[in-house]
Amino acid sequence: MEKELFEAARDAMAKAHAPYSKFPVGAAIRAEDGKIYTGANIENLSFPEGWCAETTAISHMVMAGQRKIMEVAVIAEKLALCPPCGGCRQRLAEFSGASTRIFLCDETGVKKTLALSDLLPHSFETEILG
Ligand SMILES: O=c1ccn([C@H]2C[C@H](O)[C@@H](CO)O2)c(=O)[nH]1
Ligand SMILES: [Zn+2]
Repeated sequence: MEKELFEAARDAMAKAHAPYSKFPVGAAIRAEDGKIYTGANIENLSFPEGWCAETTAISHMVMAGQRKIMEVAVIAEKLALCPPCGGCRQRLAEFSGASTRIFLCDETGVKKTLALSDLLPHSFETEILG
C-alpha cells in the first residue's frame, strides 16, 4: 500500500511544471474511498502564482468528491526528503484526522512516516468558523 502511494507520487513528480525552481515535487493522497489522487507543483513566470504538489493533489481529491485524507506521500527530485511547506500543512490539516499519515520519500521509497500533528502542532482550530 505504501509502495503504491510512493510510486504514484514519483510518477506525479514527472509531470511537474517547475522550469523556474527546477525543483520537481510529486504528491499522492490516499483518500477515504481507497483511491489515490496525485499532484505535482505547477509554477508560473509570475513566481508567486505557482503552487505546490500537495495542493494539486488535494484539489484532485476534493473534485472527486472526497473529503478525508488517510495517507500522503511526498517526493522531491533534488532533496533527500521534502516535508510539506507551511501552507500545505494547513491545507492538509483541513482534510486530515489524527490517524492521517505523511510519508516522506526519496527515489527508493518511503523513508520517514509522520503524523500531521508532528508537522503542524498547535494548529489553527476554532468552533466559531465551524
Ligand atoms: O512541500 C513542497 C515544497 C515545495 N514545493 C514546490 C514549490 C515550488 O514550485 C518548488 C520550490 O519551492 O517546490 C512543493 O511542491 N511542495
Ligand atoms: Zn506547499
